[in-house]
Amino acid sequence: SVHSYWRLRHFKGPKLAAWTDLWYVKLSQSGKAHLLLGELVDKYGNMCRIGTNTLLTDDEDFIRKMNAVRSEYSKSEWYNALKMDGNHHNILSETDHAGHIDLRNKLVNGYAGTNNPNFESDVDVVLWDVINLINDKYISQGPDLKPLDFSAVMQYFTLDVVTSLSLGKAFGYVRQDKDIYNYIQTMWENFPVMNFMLAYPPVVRFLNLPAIQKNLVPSVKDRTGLGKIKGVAFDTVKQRFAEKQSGKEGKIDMMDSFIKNGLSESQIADNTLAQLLAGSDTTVAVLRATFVHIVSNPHVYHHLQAECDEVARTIPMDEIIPYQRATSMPYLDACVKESLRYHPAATGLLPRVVPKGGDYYNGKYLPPGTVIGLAQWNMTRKNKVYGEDCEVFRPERWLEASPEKLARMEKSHELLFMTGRHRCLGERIARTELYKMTFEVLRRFELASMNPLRPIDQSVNYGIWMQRGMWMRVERRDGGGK
Ligand code: HEM
Repeated sequence: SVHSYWRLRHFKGPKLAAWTDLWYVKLSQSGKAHLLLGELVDKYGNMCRIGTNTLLTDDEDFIRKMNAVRSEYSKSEWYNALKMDGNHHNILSETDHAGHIDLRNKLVNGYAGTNNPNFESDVDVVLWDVINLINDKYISQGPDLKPLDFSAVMQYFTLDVVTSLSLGKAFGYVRQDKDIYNYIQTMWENFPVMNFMLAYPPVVRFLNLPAIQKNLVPSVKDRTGLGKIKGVAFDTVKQRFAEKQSGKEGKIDMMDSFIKNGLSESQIADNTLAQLLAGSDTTVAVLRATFVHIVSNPHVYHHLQAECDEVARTIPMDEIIPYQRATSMPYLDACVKESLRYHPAATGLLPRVVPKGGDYYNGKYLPPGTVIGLAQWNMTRKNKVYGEDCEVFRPERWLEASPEKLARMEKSHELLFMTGRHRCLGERIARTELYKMTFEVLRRFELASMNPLRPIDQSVNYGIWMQRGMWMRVERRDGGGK
């Protein structure tokens, strides 16, 4: 309407965006919204208009301000599309300020080391499953080719880590070497739909009507997909509650902490589902990016492998590198940081709402209720922060930078996991997976892309990456690390 056009007329953007949200819906369905949004910021400035009531920014200070602990900005109704239960919100979908704080307070201890002492060894168990799987099924020798879909194995790994940590037992994706309960397939089918709902909140408003939502959210009665996973999660949680009630002291882990902090059975099961989305689909995209860029950059490969071999002299082949040791390896550290930067995992809008009373951006008025989204892709590609060559994958930038420049890069990098009261709860888990997996694979195996012209068959972006078909030829490095 003229009214909505007028409210934000002082922010530049594509003309149509001021009058209709449908053009943004189209953009969001393109599978490359991360790039297209970036182009808009380049063209119209770092607070530009992308919808009748929506702005887009890559301004780091402003993003920090919106997410600060005492900020009055809230999450927009965009997040409602991430609701997975008709009765209550999970940590991702909760938009109510007080509700979010309450839920976060109940969850946060479960992610902290003190409440979850076995966390690193639980990750190691799944990492051993990956090493054993590759050794048993996917070692090529001469003409005897055993193609490995690295993208699938990495996804099995991140799914097993999340289920192992949150439910006390991995679902067994790696061991079975298959898409149990069709989670991955379901995500391929559902993500475009979820992405449409994210882009067009009126649909979610309609779908949130109780009678409709009841039939749409994943049901524990489903035989496959998210509903089935929710059902399994529900049964596991139920069993743990029963054990607790009968006085049996179980494992001290994430679920134990969630129970102690007052989460109900269905809240735990529901948040496990949210964690799969927040924790496995994100981390796997960075793992894939790490290996694609190592394999296609010989100097990176040689340098990193040499560093891994040097460190591996002190870590027997029947052990997994401790996390602290892995983070002290300078080149490995640089490679992980560069992958996180070069291929950001969470590129959705993650929009916030301007609070009552409005706000100002560089002297321009932001009316209350205005929605402001993030252009994450651009935030990781700023010449002024990362250098003129920020469009290439070059871990050395993290080692060469002056202390001032490095501090600036680190500050920007922090935003990949968000800051303040929305800071990622699983960052330590993700980092543990990234450092350990990279070290252990490189010291044990030699990797070559089977299709260097197209290292990943399909890679589309819906805020989360959907990728499949990363075919590798793998050889065992018998001398490696000994
Ligand atoms: C490379 C991997 C990861 C990246 C880049 C990442 C990034 C992010 C970002 C940007 C947010 C803020 C979302 C928002 O503003 O609404 C977030 C939130 C969150 N992440 Fe992660 N994440 C990663 C891995 C994980 C893992 C492994 C877990 C758990 C197993 C996890 C659990 C969460 C949770 C529960 C939240 C919600 C926090 C809240 O709203 O209070 N993440 N993550």
